[in-house]
Parts: sequence; C-alpha cells; structure tokens
Amino acid sequence: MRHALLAIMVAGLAALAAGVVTNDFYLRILFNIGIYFLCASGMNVLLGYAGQKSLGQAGLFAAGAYGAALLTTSAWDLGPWTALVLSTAIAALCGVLIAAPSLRVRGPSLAMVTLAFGIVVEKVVTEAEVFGGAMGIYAIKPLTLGGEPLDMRQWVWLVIALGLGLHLLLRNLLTGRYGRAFLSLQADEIAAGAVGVPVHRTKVLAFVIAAATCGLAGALVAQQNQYINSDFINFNLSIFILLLVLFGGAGSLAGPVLGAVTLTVVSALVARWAWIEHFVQGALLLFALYVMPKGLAGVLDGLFRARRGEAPRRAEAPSADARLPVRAGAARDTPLLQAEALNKAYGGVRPARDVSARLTLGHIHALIGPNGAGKSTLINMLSGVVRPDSGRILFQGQPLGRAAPHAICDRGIARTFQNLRLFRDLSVRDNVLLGQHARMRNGFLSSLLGLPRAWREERAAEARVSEILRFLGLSALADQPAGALPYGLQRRVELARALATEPYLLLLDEPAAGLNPQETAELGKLLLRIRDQGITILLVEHHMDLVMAISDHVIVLDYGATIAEGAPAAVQADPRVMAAYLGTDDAAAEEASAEPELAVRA
Ligand SMILES: Nc1ncnc2c1ncn2[C@@H]1O[C@H](COP(=O)(O)OP(=O)(O)OP(=O)(O)O)[C@@H](O)[C@H]1O
Repeated sequence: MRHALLAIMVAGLAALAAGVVTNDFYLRILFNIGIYFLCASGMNVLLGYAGQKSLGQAGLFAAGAYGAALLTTSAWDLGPWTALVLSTAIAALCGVLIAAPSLRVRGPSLAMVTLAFGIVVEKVVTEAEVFGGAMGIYAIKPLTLGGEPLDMRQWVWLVIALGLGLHLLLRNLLTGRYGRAFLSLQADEIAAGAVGVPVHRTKVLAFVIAAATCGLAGALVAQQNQYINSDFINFNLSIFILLLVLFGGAGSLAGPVLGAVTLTVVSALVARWAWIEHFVQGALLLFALYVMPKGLAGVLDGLFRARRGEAPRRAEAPSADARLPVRAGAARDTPLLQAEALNKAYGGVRPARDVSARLTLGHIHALIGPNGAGKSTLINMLSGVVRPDSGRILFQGQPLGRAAPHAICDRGIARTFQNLRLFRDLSVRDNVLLGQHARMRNGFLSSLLGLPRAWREERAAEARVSEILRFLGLSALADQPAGALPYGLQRRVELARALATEPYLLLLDEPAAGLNPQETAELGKLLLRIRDQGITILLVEHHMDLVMAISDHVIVLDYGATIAEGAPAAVQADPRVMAAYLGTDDAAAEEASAEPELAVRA
C-alpha cells in the first residue's frame, strides 16, 4: 500500500509539473520520460527479472508505431484509441515471435538473435512500400478527447496515467508468484523447471510483456507526432532501452523510473551536440556496468540496507511440532514409481543399462553405487531433466512420457541436486516460495490486477512456507539471501524448496555431501521425520552409515546396471556389492562374502 501511495504521489507531482509548465520543450521532456518509462518497465521484466538479454526492442517499438500508423491511415481507417489498443496487441504478438529463439539459445547468442530481429525490422520499414519507405507514414490520427486532438499537456498527462497504471499492475505481478518465477529463470533454468516453473511459457510471457509496453510506447509516439519514419527505429533505440534498465537498476521496481528520468534529462541536455549524445550513452552504459551493476536503484538500496544492518545467520533447531504440507490422494494400489528397462547413453558411456526400479509409498529407498555408476543419471531421468533413450517410467500407474520437468514436479516428484542449484540471490523464503509455484492457483490476470484471490493464495503459500521453514529450523534465516548461508544450511534450504512442492516422491541427490558428521546425523533424523509425514524418498548417497541407518530398501547400481537390491543389511552383505565398491574380482568377492561384517564404504 505504501508503495502504491508513493507511486501515486510521484505521478501526481509529475502531472502537477506538467500543469504549471508552459514551455513546450519541458512538456516534451516529460512526455519522453513517460514514453521511455513505458519501454523500460517492460524491459525490466524481461532483462531485470527474467534475465533475457534482448537487443531488438526497437523492432517492437516499430511494430506498435507502424501498427498505429497503418491502422489509422489505410483502408481500415480505425479510430485512434482502437488503433492504440490493437497496435499494442500486434507488438505483443511480435513478442511471441522474438521469444521463440530464446527457447533454444541463451546469453550472448540470444542477444545476437534479437539484435538481428531489430536490424531486419529497421531494414523492412525503410525499404518496404507499405511502410512508406524512407519517407514514412504521415497523417496518423492523433488521440482525441471529446473529438478534439490532445494538446501537448494532455499527452503528458496521458503517458503519466499509463505509466502509473503500468507500474501498479507490474508491481502486483512482480511481487507475487510470477515475479519469483521470472527471477528463477534468471538464476537457474534447470532448477526453475525442477521446482515447477514452466520455463518456456514464463520466458515467452516476459518477452510479450516487454513487447507490449514497447509497442504501446511506439504507438503513442506515432500518434503524438502524427507521422513515423525509419529514423525513429534504429539500433540506438534498442541500446537506449537496454541502458534505461541497466542504469536505473535491473530487477528493481524503482529502476525504470530512475533510468527514464535520468537518461531522458541527460539526453535532452546533450541533444544539441549529436556526436556527444552517443558518446555519453556509451559512457553511461560502461559506467552502469562497471561501477553500479545494480543501477541507481541498487546504490540507493545499498544506502538504506547499510542503515538497517545485518540480520543473524544462525539456524535454530528443527521444530518438532511443525507439519509439512502434504498432498492427499496418493494411489495406494500401485507402486508409487516404476522404472522399466531405462537406457541412456552419452556416446560410448552408458550410465543406464536396462535399469528398473520400484519405489513403494512411505519408504526411504537408497540408491548407492561407486562414482560414475549412473545414480544422478537415474535421478535426472525420473525428474525429466534427462530423457531416457528407451524404457518407461510409471508414476502412480501413469506413464510420465515426455513430460517436462515442471510437469513432473506438478505431478508430485521433487528433487534436490548433487551440486546445489539454489537461487542464490533470492532470500531463503523466496527460494522456498518458488517451490510453491505450481501449488498456487492464481493465474496471470488475477496476479496482474492484484485481485483478492491472488492475495489469498500468496498469504496461504507464505503460511505453508513458514511451517516448512519451522520444520527444518530455518525460520530465523528466512530473509537472508540463500547464497550467503553456510554450505550445510544451503543444502537444507534446497531440501525445504523441494518439500514446498508438496511431493509424493522426493529425490535427493547426495544431500549429505559436504556436511560434517553432526549435520549428517541431523539430516538422517529429518529424513525419517519427512518419511513419517507420508513422503516417499529416493536417496542417492555415499555416506553408508546414513544409508544403512535410515533406508527401508537399497538399490545398488554399477556401470549403469542394477547389481543388487533389498533390505540394507542384505545388500551390505552382498558380495557383488562389495566387489563393486572395492573393485575386487570375482574370486575376491567370493572371499569377501565369507566376511559379512565388512562394512561397505564409499
Ligand atoms: N551429460 C553427460 N554427458 C556425458 N556424459 C555424462 C553426462 N552425464 C553423465 N555422464 C557420464 O555418465 C556416467 C554416470 O554419471 P552419473 O553422474 O550418473 O554417476 P553417479 O553415479 O551419480 O556418480 P557420482 O557418485 O560420482 O555422482 C559418468 O561417467 C558421467 O561422466
């Protein structure tokens, strides 16, 4: 609420300034700030939150501008307000187009593809007859109020109103499950999918939001000027939009406004020396990247944070009375999971050879084997991160087929990773809330509009997450960035995040790796409590003491094949298992079988 009031106050002050200013030059600066704010707000979602680097935003600006131009001047002859809405929609559709490559390429490659998109659009609008060639399109209908075209002051008020509306809508969206989902993409796409975030869909959404706001800005500029030509659409514009976000503060709600105000004013100051303008932009980009990587918003935030001081970093003991949120309705008449004859090969390496496994509801199953035996590969196949070459997996009697990781998570299989994959810059609470992503039912519109349903879902998810944090003894660390915690606690946060997906089956890839003996013993107790709350566990582990102490059933892999399975004691005494671990030949294995008390160790 405080944020909304502040935003309304800032917009009110800007509107007041527009009301008293008489000079057209200053009104135009205010108009430009509004236009660039619109572009930057959407770009902030794409770059600052979702972490997708696009250098083609000028192409989307063009889609909106030329959309409005053609819709109001050609045979369609639409009204200017209808054209404004439709051209924004056209730009949003182009956003889907530009999002397509992002599903395949990342980082610099994505930047190159989007750059190519911008250049192609620039070429097309310069050359194609339909866009008026280099001359552009004239006599675009301006927006009207009561039949009269808006005057400059009214244009400024309009962009301020649109900017405020957009800011409040995006704030609703970004402070809830969608904002967290965008941030998770930026941090780690594999982990995002594993906790239930639909990676492709969320990426496309970010591109569409950025495209729609750029398109809206383009349409407004075309309608205000009443003409558009290819001079407006150039690579500099794409860079400028990028700079607005980087300089203002990527990933901060205040970033776009700080960027738009500062850079528009600076541009206006140096506008009369064209050669300096580009130089200043380049210098500001370098300055933003090197000196303040989190932009102006980051600098201001840092000042406030320094005053607030640091919070404690100690975990408390897990709370004995906390209860995990558990999904009802696990099928009891079939095995929880059945893997049948799974095979996987990477060139000559075959980490899965006809692997079959059967997991029973309410048990702790351990998956053991020497290094490189194929344990992580099996976990990856069960969680959809890796597709088996052949074989099938049935979960609660239904085949998983080619389901994506987020869909598998949604069906009730959660996982942790051998090499931690936390969202390091997010707080512990947000990491765990991301686990709730697929359990929350508020859709895009209710989140964007901040409807009561979205608030209720958010509060309910927060309550469940608090309970999970209590269960694991992490409550005191909820507001700490996950990446700043000691390693053992980071492992616990990853476990909390997986539990937040409310799984039937929890796949744990070496959860005790890097833990000291005391932490390992605590982990063992926690896993037993998790099982007792009805969650089945498949545990990949090298700590044999832990495996033997808590498992109900052990599966042993060697060279991608199952060599033994059964109760822990029986498996421990199995000569094939000892041979695999000790690297002995058959004769030695026979000999070893005569000494059943020999402990199996990794
Ligand atoms: N993406 C990949 N590309 C090529 N080879 C791979 C890939 N993933 C796994 N492998 C190989 O498959 C084999 C099994 O790897 P996996 O990580 O499943 O073993 P593991 O039993 O989990 O081993 P560890 O206990 O050391 O973690 C290894 O030889 C590994 O190098």
